[in-house]
Amino acid sequence: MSFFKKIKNKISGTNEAVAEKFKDGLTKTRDSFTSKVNDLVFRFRVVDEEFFEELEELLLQADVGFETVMELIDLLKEEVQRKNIKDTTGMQSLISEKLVEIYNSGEEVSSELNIVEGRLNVILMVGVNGVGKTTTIGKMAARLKKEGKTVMLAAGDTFRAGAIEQLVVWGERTDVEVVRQAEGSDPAAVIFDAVKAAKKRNVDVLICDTAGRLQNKVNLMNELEKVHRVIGREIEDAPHEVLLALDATTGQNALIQAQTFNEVTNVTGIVLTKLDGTAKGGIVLAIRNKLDIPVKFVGLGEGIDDLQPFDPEKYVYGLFANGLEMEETEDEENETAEDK
Ligand SMILES: Nc1nc2c(ncn2[C@@H]2O[C@H](COP(=O)(O)OP(=O)(O)OP(=O)(O)O)[C@@H](O)[C@H]2O)c(=O)[nH]1
Repeated sequence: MSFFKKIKNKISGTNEAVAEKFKDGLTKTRDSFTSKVNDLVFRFRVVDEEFFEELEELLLQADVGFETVMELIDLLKEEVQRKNIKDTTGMQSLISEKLVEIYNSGEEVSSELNIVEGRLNVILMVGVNGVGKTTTIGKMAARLKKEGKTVMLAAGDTFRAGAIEQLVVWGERTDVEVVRQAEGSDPAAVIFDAVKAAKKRNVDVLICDTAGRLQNKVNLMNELEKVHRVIGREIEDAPHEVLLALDATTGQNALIQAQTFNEVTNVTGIVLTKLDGTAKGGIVLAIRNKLDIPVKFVGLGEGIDDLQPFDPEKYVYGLFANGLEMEETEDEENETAEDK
């Protein structure tokens, strides 16, 4: 059974709706990258060096990242040699298989949030302005509430005009309390208040917004250190998650931001927003490879349900879904031909 078929079987039933979200969210990438891969497979028919060269080029254009591309091409070549594969049919399935393999290699990855029942779980959300941090916090609050958890938000981005109001609007939308102070006040003070309030009300998860001023690394470091200190003093081992929001449409720039944030704080997971807004959806793989930080969530649209835990299998399903359908049609045709 091909890798595609295995994924499809796994997805069918309970996971179907989420897999369709990945498919919808990756439309731009599919229209650009995947359709070119499909053309390539169709045009070449025979696997040769030139085929791999062109595939390499397409992967690089999709922002998959140099190291991952090289690793993938090597794995594909090995497999082609080992299995004595001559023609390009089924290559999309093989690419998917190897991409998932690469994603899952190295340090263990899990998109699960470090949330433990019976304690106050604190999530710190960091990232530069405009990446969709506030929206992500709102969507995450909605998700957690749906799972039956009680949630509170801390409006720790006291720097950007409007950030507090925006979070309050999300609070109303999701029926979640937002702890706030006036614009310009000390973020650590807001977060301190929020931790106290969350403890008092036995809240399960407190999500803290922060201002992401990258222009001044020392300030950013100081601010985050202070916030860490305040939280850690109140709750041992907290914050339990430091999630970095990155905008997928900024491509390689997102990688640079990630490196900088990771230098000033211990980022435990990445939320890659606006994956639906880019044709270069390969950036997920580059981030994983370059930073060894799991991509915990991806933003696949503006809707409240469009924040989804990242899953490499659903991702490759979304990337190559059309190829899968093509393959299935071919299989069915073959089966019908055999029946005759
Ligand atoms: N298409 C799409 N739009 C998104 C996604 N996430 C956020 N956005 C949009 O991006 C825009 C900016 O998001 P905000 O949360 O407002 O970000 P911001 O307030 O500018 O800045 P920060 O909160 O500081 O990051 C909004 O219009 C969001 O709806 C996503 O996954 N897909």
